[in-house]
Amino acid sequence: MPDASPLLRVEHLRKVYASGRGEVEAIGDLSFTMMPGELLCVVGPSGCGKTTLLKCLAGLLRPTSGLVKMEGSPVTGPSPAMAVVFQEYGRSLYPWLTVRGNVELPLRHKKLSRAERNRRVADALDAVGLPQSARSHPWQLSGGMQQRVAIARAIAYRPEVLIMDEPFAAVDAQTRADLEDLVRDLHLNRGISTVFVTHDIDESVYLGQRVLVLSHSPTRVQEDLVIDLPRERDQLTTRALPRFTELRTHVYAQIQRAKRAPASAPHPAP
Ligand SMILES: Nc1ncnc2c1ncn2[C@@H]1O[C@H](COP(=O)(O)OP(=O)(O)OP(=O)(O)O)[C@@H](O)[C@H]1O
Repeated sequence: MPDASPLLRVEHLRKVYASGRGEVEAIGDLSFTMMPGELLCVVGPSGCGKTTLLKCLAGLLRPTSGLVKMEGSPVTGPSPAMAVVFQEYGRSLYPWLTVRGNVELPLRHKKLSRAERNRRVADALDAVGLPQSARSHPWQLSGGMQQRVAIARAIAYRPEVLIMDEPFAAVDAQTRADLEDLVRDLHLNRGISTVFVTHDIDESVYLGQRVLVLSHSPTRVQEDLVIDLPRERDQLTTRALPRFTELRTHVYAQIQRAKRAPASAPHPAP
């Protein structure tokens, strides 16, 4: 019997920032669950609270009210069960460390033997297609390769949930397509549970098993859409499917609605 308990449960999450200009209610009332092994994409209008949500998920930000639960336990601080990959790969890697050193760094906080650390680093670099680059420094690599190193560092840590915040926004289109396929591959072949935030509607539909469309700020779930595309996807045939076009058109329309009004009953799924 597969495990039917959610891995991640977000219950009535609300986040209000206190700023010099008064209070900013970034997240209004947000609830959703994620099952183990899922790849969940999050999209929404610009400034709707996506990064705020991710920071609350990862325990980097304390919600004003509501709860994030990881395997049933409330997340109350930076969670060792989660690894985050940000857009700014340039700033997230240490230039004075080799690729190997960067990937190994967080493992030093785990009680692992040197042999196990070596094994995990080699395995992670293999998974992202960079087994030959272990001794290079980040600045010797292209932007796309640097982002692969950041992903390798996250998966070497073996998090319960991989959180990605617009990770491919700063790379060119071809590199982006390759990195999207890497995320699909990690999901299919390693069962890594992933929350992937993106501005790109096509990317959310191509990658996700589900797409969570957020309303404008103070954000709520505008729609929780199941992406019923084939499990095996590729950039050419999947994006050419009529169903792909239907789904991306639907998500686009939902975001347009989300920009105009607070969360309302979604249009029926296409
Ligand atoms: N530290 C802060 N103090 C005050 N307000 C903040 C703070 N961080 C974010 N906000 C506000 O909260 C709202 C949501 O911001 P957030 O960065 O989470 O949105 P986002 O969807 O990730 O944005 P983007 O689409 O630009 O990536 C915005 O109105 C933003 O101005």
